[in-house]
Amino acid sequence: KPPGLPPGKWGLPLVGYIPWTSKNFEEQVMDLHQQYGNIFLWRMGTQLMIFINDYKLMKEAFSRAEFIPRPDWDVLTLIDEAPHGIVSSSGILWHNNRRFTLRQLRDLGMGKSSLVGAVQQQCLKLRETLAKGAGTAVVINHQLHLSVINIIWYMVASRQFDAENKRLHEFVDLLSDLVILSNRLAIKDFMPWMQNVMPDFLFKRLIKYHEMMDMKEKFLQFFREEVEEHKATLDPNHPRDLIDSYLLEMEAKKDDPETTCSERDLMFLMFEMFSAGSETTSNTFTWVCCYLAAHPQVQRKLHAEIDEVLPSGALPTLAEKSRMPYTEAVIHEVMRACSLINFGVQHMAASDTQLGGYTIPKGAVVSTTVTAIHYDSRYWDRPEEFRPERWLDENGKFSMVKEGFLPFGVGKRVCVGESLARMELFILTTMVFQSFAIAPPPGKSVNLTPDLSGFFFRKAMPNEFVFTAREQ
Ligand code: HEM
Repeated sequence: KPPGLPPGKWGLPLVGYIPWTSKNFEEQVMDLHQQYGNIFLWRMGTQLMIFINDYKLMKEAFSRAEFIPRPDWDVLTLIDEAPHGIVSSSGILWHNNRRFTLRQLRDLGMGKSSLVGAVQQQCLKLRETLAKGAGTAVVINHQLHLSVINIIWYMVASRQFDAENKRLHEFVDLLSDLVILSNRLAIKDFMPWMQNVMPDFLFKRLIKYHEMMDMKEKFLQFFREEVEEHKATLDPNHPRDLIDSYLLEMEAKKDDPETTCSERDLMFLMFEMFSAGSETTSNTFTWVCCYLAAHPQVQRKLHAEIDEVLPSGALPTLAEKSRMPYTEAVIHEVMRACSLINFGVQHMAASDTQLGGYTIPKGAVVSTTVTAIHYDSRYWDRPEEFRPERWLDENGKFSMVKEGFLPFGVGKRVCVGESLARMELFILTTMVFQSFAIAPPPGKSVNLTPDLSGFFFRKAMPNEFVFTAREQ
């Protein structure tokens, strides 16, 4: 191990450090934090990974230009010839796409817009489904996922599918395949040398190369059809959605030799809106349900606030947010407690640099450990307790504590969809709990232990709930 690097596990050539333990990945990372402190390294295969569990160090790193790039992992690019979109790209392409998408989300008018209307529509559908199952034990995830996907379809392509629509179901299946197939690609990213020692056909079978290419093509086909339809009906004076705006930007820049716009890039950008914006939001709301079902006294206070601000039948908009501090506090406390994306999305050092007194070599991949930060007693009093009140000041006003809180990441790559996600979570929470009370089935309790079987998400266990219709 070269001198000056953070402490940690270097391991053997080619394979790096392989822990021989039955512990899951999160437990292993937490053990290493215990052993080495705020920053440590773990060589995984040939990839040098740096883990940080200190909020200030994390913020410093991700606010610095040399940590903007992403690792050139196939798991991010889906084995395309070059990165596209935002999540996997770096440099000018990333900069342009990020600016475009932020502007697009802002122009869809986060306050009074049709996007708020689309979220309300989807929440009404979710309420209908919940009403049908009221009084019986149900798992909420499926309809919720469909609603969240439909909101993104609306933002991207002004489209909302019926829950029974075959194409919507094909699309949802593709999104689930994506998670499974991406895991296999990690073999290529962490042990690229295996390609050279195995016959090509065997390696491709190992990483499920053909299945991945097939899935990518199916996604692109979905998006290609939408783009073609948009091209045929585009009104330059009235852009309807993300596709229209991108096509107009592409047209405006067609003679600019520096343009980064292309139809393929647009299709990947669309893909990322779904891959980054659907499971994140639906899993967070599933956690809201879990915590409310497990904490009836919190639910009572939430109901009281909803009843006071939103008379029966009134649909919430963002205008009510400032009058609903407890609702905001619940949502934030859930995001802290569940720490959904524990390891964030990885960044890469663009050059040799220093961080926290250590050398971080060019190409090293930097990852957060969000749970360690969200449960750090330097920022959170009695962090193990689920206590929305910690977000309220002495006058009962919601106060956005920023130190030690980073569900959407921090620094230059902070989540592009943060404002959309916050709006969705606010409307989902107010609309669902305006109409229903939630509880575990009789004789059962809510399992709040996260499911740690996936690398990316700390999902809630598949809890059953009983929704009961409320009279306001
Ligand atoms: C509760 C919901 C969400 C959570 C918890 C979440 C969290 C995150 C996190 C942790 C990152 C990584 C930041 C980094 O690289 O340091 C991220 C990036 C990103 N998110 Fe979200 N996100 C959510 C919803 C959304 C939505 C609704 C969209 C869009 C429709 C979205 C689009 C993106 C994109 C495009 C990036 C990449 C930003 C970049 O690389 O510059 N996210 N998000």
